[in-house]
Amino acid sequence: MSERFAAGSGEDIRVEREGSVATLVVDRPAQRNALSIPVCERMHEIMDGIERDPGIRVLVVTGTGPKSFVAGADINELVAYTPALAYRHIEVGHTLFTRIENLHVPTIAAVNGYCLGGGLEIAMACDIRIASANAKFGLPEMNIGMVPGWGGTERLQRLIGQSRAAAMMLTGEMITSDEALANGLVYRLFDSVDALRAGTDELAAKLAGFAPLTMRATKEMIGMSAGLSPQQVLQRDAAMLAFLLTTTDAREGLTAFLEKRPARYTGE
Ligand SMILES: CCCCCCCCCCCCC[C@H](O)CC(=O)SCCNC(=O)CCNC(=O)[C@H](O)C(C)(C)COP(=O)(O)OP(=O)(O)OC[C@H]1O[C@@H](n2cnc3c(N)ncnc32)[C@H](O)[C@@H]1OP(=O)(O)O
Repeated sequence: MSERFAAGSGEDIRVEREGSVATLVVDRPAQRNALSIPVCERMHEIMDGIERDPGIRVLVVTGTGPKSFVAGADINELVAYTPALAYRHIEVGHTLFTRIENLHVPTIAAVNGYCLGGGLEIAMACDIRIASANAKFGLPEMNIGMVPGWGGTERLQRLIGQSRAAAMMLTGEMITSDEALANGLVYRLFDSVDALRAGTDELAAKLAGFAPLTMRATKEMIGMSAGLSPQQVLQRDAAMLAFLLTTTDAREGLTAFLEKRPARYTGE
């Protein structure tokens, strides 16, 4: 089990690799892991490698504890507003979070502390959010005269509904991990950061063990449903199933069930 939550690597952002699981670790504890432009730009470079590596089947995003996952965009940069910097800041965040959202493998946000502003926005770009009990979630930009600028207004409404999302944004209040579990923002909650670490490893290993083509197809089906009519969704699902049934992995999965043995997927 890696010390992926450990602070002090000297780099503000690092990527760790364990088998087919890659983990992005934001490591700026003195700034509560705030996302600066250089950190976002480095994450783009890391994503270049992850997108091209067929050996990676799961991406985990987390921060070094013990207090913070990611406490938002770097306010020190926001206060140094210049049009050029601002445009670069908006662009680098939007494109980064969209890359994470559209990644061909499943993504897990392992939330081990404050998950605020841009931190909640990157967590919502992930497919699954799991958290330790100490985690707090919010879009607190209202408290500093700002607005969520990296897609959080839309993603939060989509995940927990307009009513609760509006209340969080208009009050700038944080919610607890229990509240985030109850409203569906978080899939699974762990008693401690250590338990979250173990739970992250277990969930990542499970997702990495599934058929890669099926995982990719399911992610695309989830992402593409918005904007399609019910009839188009049914046609899309039928076409995806028909394709998957021609793959070796689908035959392996079905046969393994009938033979009462674990499936061994090859990605073909
Ligand atoms: C098209 C062109 C026009 C574009 C215009 C717009 C351009 C800019 C676009 C950027 C898009 C950003 C989008 C994003 O949605 C916006 C944000 O994320 S804004 C930030 C939101 N987050 C917050 O408001 C949280 C702020 N932090 C806190 O509330 C608290 O720090 C905490 C997280 C609750 C932790 O509290 P404590 O444990 O008590 O710790 P401290 O408060 O003492 O903090 C310790 C230390 O960390 C520093 N720090 C904390 N958060 C940040 C941060 N987000 N950025 C920078 N630094 C942070 C804090 O200052 C302390 O530092 P120290 O004083 O010790 O030097």
